[in-house]
Formats: sequence, C-alpha cells, structure tokens
Amino acid sequence: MSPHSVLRNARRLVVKVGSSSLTGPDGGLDPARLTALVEALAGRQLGGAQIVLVSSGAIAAGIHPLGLTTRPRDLATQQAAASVGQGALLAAYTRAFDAHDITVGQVLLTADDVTRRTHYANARRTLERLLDLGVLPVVNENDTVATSEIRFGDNDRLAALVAHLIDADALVLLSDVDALYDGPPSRPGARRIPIVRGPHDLVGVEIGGSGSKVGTGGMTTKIEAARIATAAGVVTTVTAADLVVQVLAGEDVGTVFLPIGVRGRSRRLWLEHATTARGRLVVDEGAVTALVVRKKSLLPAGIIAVEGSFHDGDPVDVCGPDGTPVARGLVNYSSTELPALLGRSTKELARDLGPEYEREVIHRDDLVVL
Ligand SMILES: Nc1ncnc2c1ncn2[C@@H]1O[C@H](COP(=O)(O)OP(=O)(O)O)[C@@H](O)[C@H]1O
Ligand SMILES: N[C@@H](CCC(=O)OP(=O)(O)O)C(=O)O
Repeated sequence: MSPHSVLRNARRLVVKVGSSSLTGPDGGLDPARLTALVEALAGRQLGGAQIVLVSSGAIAAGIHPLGLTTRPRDLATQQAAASVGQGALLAAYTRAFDAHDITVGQVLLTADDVTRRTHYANARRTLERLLDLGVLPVVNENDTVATSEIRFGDNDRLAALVAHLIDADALVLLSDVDALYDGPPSRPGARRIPIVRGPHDLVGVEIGGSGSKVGTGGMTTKIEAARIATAAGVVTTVTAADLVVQVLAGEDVGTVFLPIGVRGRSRRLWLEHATTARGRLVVDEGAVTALVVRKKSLLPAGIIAVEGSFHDGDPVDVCGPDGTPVARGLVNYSSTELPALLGRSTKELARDLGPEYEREVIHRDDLVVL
C-alpha cells in the first residue's frame, strides 16, 4: 500500500490552506479558488470524515476592502487588515459550505493562550463538540489581538498543533507548490520528493522561503509543521490546493511525511512549539538533573539567576549553568518577585513569607524538557 493512500482512509483530518492558494494575482481573495477547495472538502465531509480547516488569508482578504494594493508590512496594519479580512473570509466559507448543507464554526486561536492548562482543555473540548455536532471548524490565528511577542504568525505550525490537539489521523498542508522539491521548484531539474521517512531524507534538500507576495513562511514552516505533527504520530502531506481532490483520494501526489513518533495528548507540545520565552532562569547542575532526569518540578533552591521581564504564568526557558536551554515552562512567579527567593527552600519561604510561597517555580505539568 502506498503511503499516500493513508489519506484515503483518514477519518479525522486537519487541512491547512495558505494565503497563496486563496488569492488572485493582485493578492486579494479569489472566490473561485475558495469555492473549489470547499467543494473538495465538502465531498469528503459528506462521505463521513471529520475535517478541521485551518485557513490563512485574513490579511489578504482585507487588502481590497481597505484600498491597499499589497500585503501590509507593519503589524498594526496587518492586524487591521486581518480584522476586516477575517469577517470576509468566514462569510465566504459560510456561503460556500452552506451550498453543501455544511455549517461552519469560526475558531480564532492565540497559540500562546492555548498553552495554558485551562485554555488548552477548553479549546480541545470546543473543537470536539463542534465535530460531534457535524460542524466544520474554520481555524485561524486571532491576528487582531495577538501582540508581536505572542504572535504565532505561521499557520503551518498552528495546523500541526491543532492536528495534535484533536488527535487527527492526517494533516494536509495545501500551498501553491505541488510538493517539496530537492531545491527551489523554479530551478530547472528540481525533483519532487514523494516520501519523507525521517530527517535523514531531508539532508541536502534546499528549503527556502515563500515564493509568493502573500505567503509567509515558505517551505521552512511546512517542514517544521511536518516535524511537529509526525513526531506526534500524525501523517502529513504537503501539496498544492489544486490537487486537493487527488490528495484526499490517496493518489501519489505531493510529499508525504511518515509519522515517526507516537500519538498522545499533551499540552507540552504546544508549550515547546507555540510559545516564545519571555525570560530565562539559570539553574545549577542539581536542578538540571532534577528536571531532565528525575522529571521533577523546578524549586527556588536550584535557581542561580533570573533574566528578562515576565509575569507569573508566562513561558520562560530554564538554562543550565553554561546558559544552554534545557527546558521551557510556565513560571509561577514574576521576574520582580523571584530574585528574593533564589537558593531558598520552599519550607523556609513558607515559614517566612506565608504558605503560598511553598509553590514550585515551575510545576512539572507545565514543563517540557527540550
Ligand atoms: N524545496 C522547496 N520545495 C518546494 N517549495 C519550496 C522549496 N523551497 C521554497 N519553496 C517555496 O515555498 C512556497 C510555499 O510557501 P508559502 O508561499 O509560504 O505558501 P502558503 O501561503 O501556502 O503557506 C512555494 O511557492 C515555493 O516557492
Ligand atoms: N493568520 C494569517 C496567515 C498567516 C500564515 O501562516 O499565512 P500563510 O503562509 O499564507 O499560511 C492570515 O490569516 O492572514
């Protein structure tokens, strides 16, 4: 059985479509391309599969209504364009899916949010409920409110994390290029790579940025997304939106990345891939062993230095004495509160400052070893 045929039998799929596959030559939303995609997805959903669509294109869809001629470069105008464009995008999806009697639901995620325990469980519950109800969720990053520090800015990785969140059977990344090539696809003689079995198959492959005016990450973010998804046990295919019918039918198109990890549910994957550290905690060797080998929580006693400015609940990197990051976690103290606690035992802190100071600096459930 060809690895591509896995797609034919997948019951739960995350399909991500890039801006370059939804827009016309002028960069604005092209309704005909959107309708063609919807027709293919509707056919599969009506055949009994559950689909989550991660759709880019909000910023692109805001270009025309705002009288702009190109994708804005500054964050504030991108966010304004996303605010206008996301409404237009969802209206277009609602209409197009409605023609097939499929109801869509909008899910706007801020990746950094989802990492927090309660939000993670909530996002998963909502997506599961939507799927149970036969709704097709249309996911995008909540571009309008995400600040530059917490902005994900890349829906390929977001789609990989959503695939993991809902335990999908497959992730399909649709772009303007039909597959991963061994070099820039415009270069004469560039060859399609049909199957990637592991990182060794990518040795020597030239992976570049976006070739379009509206896309963001190019092949780099797709490879990164495939790495995240396949490590979580989800088979991933990269192909062109024009080939969506063929790819869903399990035909030998695009590039299939075979799973290399085991499936499982863990918020830690989001912590590792969806957050940006706001600071660093330098710890001693004993603390490194406690975190990495013994899978313990981080206590104040092992911390040598605090760097950066952060609030409690923010993601921070934990670094060994030589400064190498060994773990990332959500910290329970702010950067102003923490320095006074360093090197002290939790018992002593609780006695001197009150019982709330007995808490860990990072609880092991909120910690991922890198
Ligand atoms: N080795 C490669 N194989 C295929 N495409 C590549 C490669 N390196 C760079 N690319 C570029 O990546 C682009 C797809 O990414 P992008 O423009 O961000 O699309 P999207 O909007 O779909 O996310 C392709 O159009 C291509 O120009
Ligand atoms: N959230 C942004 C898209 C970000 C993004 O990853 O874009 P793309 O590279 O076109 O998939 C938007 O809707 O415009």
